[in-house]
Amino acid sequence: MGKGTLIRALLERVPELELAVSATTRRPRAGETQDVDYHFLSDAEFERRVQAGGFVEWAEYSGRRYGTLRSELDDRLRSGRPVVLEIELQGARQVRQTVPAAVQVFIAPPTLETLRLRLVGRGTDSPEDVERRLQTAADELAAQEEFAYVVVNDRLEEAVGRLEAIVRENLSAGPAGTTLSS
Ligand SMILES: Nc1ncnc2c1ncn2[C@@H]1O[C@H](COP(=O)(O)OP(=O)(O)OP(=O)(O)O)[C@@H](O)[C@H]1O
Ligand SMILES: Nc1nc2c(ncn2[C@@H]2O[C@H](COP(=O)(O)O)[C@@H](O)[C@H]2O)c(=O)[nH]1
Repeated sequence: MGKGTLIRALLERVPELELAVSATTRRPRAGETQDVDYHFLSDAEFERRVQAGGFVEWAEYSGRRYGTLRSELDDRLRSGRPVVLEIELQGARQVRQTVPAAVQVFIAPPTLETLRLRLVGRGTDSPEDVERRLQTAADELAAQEEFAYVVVNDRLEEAVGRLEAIVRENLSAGPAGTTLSS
């Protein structure tokens, strides 16, 4: 629901925040770089790491697997460095159990129709995938009350401003992870 766009802007405004690069079995989109945007893994390699206990959380989304590797989180949390995760709902629920101090922010689209237009405009997903993502978004919206904060991603500058305020408020309260979910 626009988390990637918001996080890029957030990281520029709050440079001490570090992004945990997720692993996924989906194919890279044009312009995405291995180990920068994602750790792109084969199904077999992802499964091997699941079996080895290598993930803090993982989930299936739109027919692909996504997860946060322990190696992206453990050292940072141990040394008190603030880290941001960009994950979907099932993963956020897992993180709530394993990192209860994490600050969780739900990113909501202004409307599902706006989300549809944005996804179509991005031009990276098949019509079937856009429909699947919209259905998932509708399901996730029903769970937004589970989150400490909700930011509606309407006008980008305003949404980034609200996100920055939430992050700064919580950074001043002490080190903890921030989870962005939608
Ligand atoms: N506030 C906004 N106003 C206008 N367009 C936006 C806004 N936020 C995101 N977009 C556009 O919507 C499309 C999807 O956004 P983006 O690629 O950031 O989503 P994403 O990170 O894949 O979503 P998800 O939250 O599901 O992971 C992109 O084309 C992006 O430019
Ligand atoms: N549970 C997790 N979800 C993740 C992770 N990394 C990304 N995501 C979420 O997956 C969907 C689809 O992402 P896309 O890049 O294909 O658009 C989106 O909601 C991401 O936030 C993760 O490590 N764990």
